[in-house]
Amino acid sequence: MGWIGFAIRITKVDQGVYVIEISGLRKTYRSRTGSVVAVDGVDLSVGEGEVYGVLGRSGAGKSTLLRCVNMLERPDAGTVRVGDVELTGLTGKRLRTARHGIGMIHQHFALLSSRTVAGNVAFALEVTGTPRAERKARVAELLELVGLTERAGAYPAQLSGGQKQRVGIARALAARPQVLLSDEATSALDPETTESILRLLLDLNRRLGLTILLITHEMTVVKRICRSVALMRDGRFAESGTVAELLRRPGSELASGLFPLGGPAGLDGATVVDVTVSGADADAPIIAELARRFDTDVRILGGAVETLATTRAGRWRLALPGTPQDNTGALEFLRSRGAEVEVAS
Ligand SMILES: Nc1ncnc2c1ncn2[C@@H]1O[C@H](COP(=O)(O)OP(=O)(O)OP(=O)(O)O)[C@@H](O)[C@H]1O
Repeated sequence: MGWIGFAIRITKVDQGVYVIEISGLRKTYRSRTGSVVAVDGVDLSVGEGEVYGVLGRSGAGKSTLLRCVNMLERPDAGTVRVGDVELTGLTGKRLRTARHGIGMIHQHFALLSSRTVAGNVAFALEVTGTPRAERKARVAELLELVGLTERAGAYPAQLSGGQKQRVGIARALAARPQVLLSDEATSALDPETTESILRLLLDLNRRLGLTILLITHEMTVVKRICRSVALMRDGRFAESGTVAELLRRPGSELASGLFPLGGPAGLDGATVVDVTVSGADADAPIIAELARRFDTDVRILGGAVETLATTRAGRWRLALPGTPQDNTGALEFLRSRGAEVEVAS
């Protein structure tokens, strides 16, 4: 299938190609009872074809941030660029046209109850001015893409939550956007359905090169599909980076949430170290090699090897007999094997 069309052109920047660039974003809600700073100076760069998650508790400012990306909320300050379009400067028809290049899916699906599945998807094509003659084929193509061909004639009330979200996804992709914004898209779904929707999103990301910016309060969503993640708290990003970077960042709160280590942080007569490896190194037998080379009775106190979205990673908490000084050579060996090593005690 040709996935061209509503092309958002991409601007090349120093570190790579960013499809979404947000800089110094601020949004304050004012009411008679006072004001709330919902987004308090956020910078965010989302690369082409990336799945980027913004994680945070209720009230952290995630929805406001996401709604500022397509100007459903107007920021008070800062800039938002999607492709090569600076959205903060747009109003009226130009803004509506720019929005066609940005799909959005919602927690409660936001479907038209009086229209069938096909009718809901067709509606998005009507709005973007697709000629009637092209609509039918395009609707069929979109329903196939999300696995709903058989339910084209059903009404939203006759669908499961997962099917409703599939309609939402088909509708969001109608104008062939390069960017998909996901507002807690799986929060109303059970774990199994969540998994099938996340699999679909990952598949669309890979097959279409779709860039996805999602907000969620669920670590499992980040773990399952995000290459990069930011932790949002009180309107700001407390931490951000790729999952691979975060796992190797000492003391990272996101890393401990994504991949908890477990095991005691201290042990009498032993040096306790946290070891993180990612990529191909994750499956190398470095612990066996360490034990052999240094003839040490290394103990594994906690940890595992896991695949987090696209990142293969191994994290272990190890106990090595003796003091950190006694183990200088062993720790150097681990580092020489590409491991991030943090001495816990
Ligand atoms: N339209 C609004 N008017 C006034 N205050 C608002 C409005 N929308 C959000 N807020 C406030 O802004 C802050 C951030 O809200 P926001 O919905 O962006 O957070 P969130 O992280 O998405 O949380 P949730 O998941 O609960 O929606 C909160 O204190 C919220 O009460």
